[in-house]
Amino acid sequence: MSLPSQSVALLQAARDLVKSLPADAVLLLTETSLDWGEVRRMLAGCRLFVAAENPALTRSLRDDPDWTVIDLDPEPLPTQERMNTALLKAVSDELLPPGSHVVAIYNGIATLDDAPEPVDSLSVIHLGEHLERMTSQDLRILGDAAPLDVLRAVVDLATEIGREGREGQPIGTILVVGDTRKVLSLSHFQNFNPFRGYSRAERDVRKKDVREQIKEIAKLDGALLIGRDGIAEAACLHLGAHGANMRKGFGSRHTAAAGISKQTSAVAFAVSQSSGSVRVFKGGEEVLHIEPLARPHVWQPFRLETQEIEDKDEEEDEITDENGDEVS
Ligand SMILES: Nc1ncnc2c1ncn2[C@@H]1O[C@H](COP(=O)(O)OP(=O)(O)OP(=O)(O)O)[C@@H](O)[C@H]1O
Repeated sequence: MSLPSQSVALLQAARDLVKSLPADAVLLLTETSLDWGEVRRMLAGCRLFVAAENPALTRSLRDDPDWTVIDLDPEPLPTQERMNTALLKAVSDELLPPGSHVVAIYNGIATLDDAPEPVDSLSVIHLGEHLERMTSQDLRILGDAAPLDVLRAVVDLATEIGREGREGQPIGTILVVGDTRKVLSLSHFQNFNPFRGYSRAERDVRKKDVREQIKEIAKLDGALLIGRDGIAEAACLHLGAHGANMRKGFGSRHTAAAGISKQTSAVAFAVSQSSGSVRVFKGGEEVLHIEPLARPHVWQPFRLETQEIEDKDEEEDEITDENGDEVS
């Protein structure tokens, strides 16, 4: 099986780009088999990734040290999103560092089985920018723990804490979102609850100035609890969480975050003090890993159904959960 002339031209262009930019890797996103030996010959010297839904397509490459295979779940997703997923996997599995440059070759125009050419497009992707876009879309993975605008605000808060720390000191913390009543029933306060006595408007994490205040509170030991409506309810919480199996290398903070997400329907964001990375747990499993990027997140891909948060929000002095019941 030799390569079609269009594929040859694209591979040559990819090889030239890797050399001249330079780029760190070539990603082939395809559901059509190629003459892999020929592809490797043409891209000699390049780091090679192949992403496909069909495992049969990449079987022969799995034990080949020249290739890294990324398995994609079979889902009817547009090419762009499949590429996002492949790159996010490569970064979260630490196969590529954030900030890498990747030349991607894929079928961007025709997706039919009998398309005349297996690949027809080439993109140069700068992974930092790309990741920022991916995290927004990937919030959907967190399901209905909270509305997307709340989750987006919490990701911003968590990544900012991980990236900036406070006054030059790295900070680690856990942000638990949703199922407030059950989380509180499994936890205890290590200190006074610093949110007590503040109105709902003053505790709404969708507001930037509130997030700035919460960064100060995140310095205190223990976890923060945020209702699914985006209202911060508690801090300095020791989560009485267990039952999660953690990978080696994670300590008590990540174990507690995984555990509380297993025992409740809350989502837990663990901000690592040592690395600044944010790992998001749902159902006891890590579902997202966000590296501390040098620049702020730019939320790009779709407009979320955010409500305007008005300063004249209902003011309440007592701390309530998402059902409006007093919790502390
Ligand atoms: N059950 C818990 N609830 C809330 N916070 C906890 C809990 N267990 C540990 N922590 C926090 O985690 C800190 C210890 O983190 P440790 O280094 O053991 O974990 P880690 O998972 O390796 O996290 P990091 O990457 O931030 O170091 C404690 O000082 C405490 O602030």
